[in-house]
Amino acid sequence: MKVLVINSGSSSLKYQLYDMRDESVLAKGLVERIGMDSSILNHKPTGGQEVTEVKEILEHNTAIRKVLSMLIDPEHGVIKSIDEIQAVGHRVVHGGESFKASALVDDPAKTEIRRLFDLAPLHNPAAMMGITATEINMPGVPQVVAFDTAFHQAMPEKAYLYAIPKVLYNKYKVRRYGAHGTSHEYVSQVAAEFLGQAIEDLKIITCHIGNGGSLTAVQGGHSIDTSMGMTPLEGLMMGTRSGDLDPAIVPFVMNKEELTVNEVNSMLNKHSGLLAISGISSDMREITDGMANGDANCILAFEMYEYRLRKYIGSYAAAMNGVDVIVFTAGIGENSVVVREKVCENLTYLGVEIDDALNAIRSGEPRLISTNQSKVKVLVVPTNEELVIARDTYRIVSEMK
Ligand SMILES: Nc1ncnc2c1ncn2[C@@H]1O[C@H](COP(=O)(O)OP(=O)(O)O)[C@@H](O)[C@H]1O
Ligand SMILES: CC(=O)OP(=O)(O)O
Ligand SMILES: [Mg+2]
Repeated sequence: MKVLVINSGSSSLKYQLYDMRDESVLAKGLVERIGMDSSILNHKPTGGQEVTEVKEILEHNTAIRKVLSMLIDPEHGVIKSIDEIQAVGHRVVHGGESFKASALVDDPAKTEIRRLFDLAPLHNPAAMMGITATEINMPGVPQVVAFDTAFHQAMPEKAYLYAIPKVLYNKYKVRRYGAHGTSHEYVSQVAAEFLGQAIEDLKIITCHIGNGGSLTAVQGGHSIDTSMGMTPLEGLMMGTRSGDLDPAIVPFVMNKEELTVNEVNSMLNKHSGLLAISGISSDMREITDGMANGDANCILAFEMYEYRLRKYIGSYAAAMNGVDVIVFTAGIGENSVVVREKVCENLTYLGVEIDDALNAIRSGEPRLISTNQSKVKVLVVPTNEELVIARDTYRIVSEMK
């Protein structure tokens, strides 16, 4: 079975086409700047020539159409006909309390994803656009949705409730949901397998740090706490998101600066984090380059980022009364030698000891970066959210038949 996996953002669409016989990736790509003046389609057929096209792509429907025509293109394509794609899997960030696992897309599922727009205004509408665009362009092909929140549905009440009037939970389901669950679950399982230990016996802290970032305390294979909240704004300092802050700052700033709800949301989600403190970039590569050149704002942005990340690791060690394994993953976790080094340098009280030579190795494979003496095993595990979505899609669609 060939499965197309789609990760729709508000102005982007990432895709990967899998052949599930051997889980190989036939092609992958990205459409960026959807709805803007010049959209970019970048397509990589496995073993073939990468292509980039700049064209006007005003909405997700057009983006999917372009992706499908690229997949069957005589020169750059990897399949002969769209009919070869037997299922489509979508990443959906918010599944609320309704979705504890991946699900087939049907009318009730779509209604529920729409109902959750309120809780994830930046994420769920984009996913819905991807689902609708797929329906239009590939009528009759079964679709599956995989939720970032599903893995975290196991959290106990004490971890997911906020200390605010209970009526807000009862009426609006205001609570912690977390995100990146597909990644936290995957890397914790790979870590246990890599170490040859049963996940049931392990206390693992997974650090998914990319442009967005979150930490999860995984105990016995279950998420018992995670740093993102009702929305993906809470927790760590991120590329453009503030992460934790005193909630009283929000009304204070709204009042002083006469900001609307949309404006303050945009400030905290798009104009904060590394970008706000460095003044130059949301990208960790540029922050560390700036730091190497002595840029004081980049140095501060890095220090704040690392300090806050380290405090979360400490708090999850406290939540689990210990930690056996720390896993780094996603864009920063997989690639930034210096972030891993600086975070671990100040975790010696937990028994963490990094091997500098192992930490410096670059590889796309799961790997150990701690010393033999280290009480806590520290691993880098490349995440693969798309593969998990492809596997769930394949399983759910196969069970239909
Ligand atoms: N070589 C690198 N060194 C340091 N940071 C990197 C490197 N490559 C990527 N990154 C960081 O990873 C981020 C992207 O991570 P990713 O997990 O792909 O994010 P997302 O899924 O949110 O798009 C970039 O914004 C950048 O900060
Ligand atoms: C939920 C979220 O923050 O996703 P991403 O890291 O892909 O932006
Ligand atoms: Mg991501």
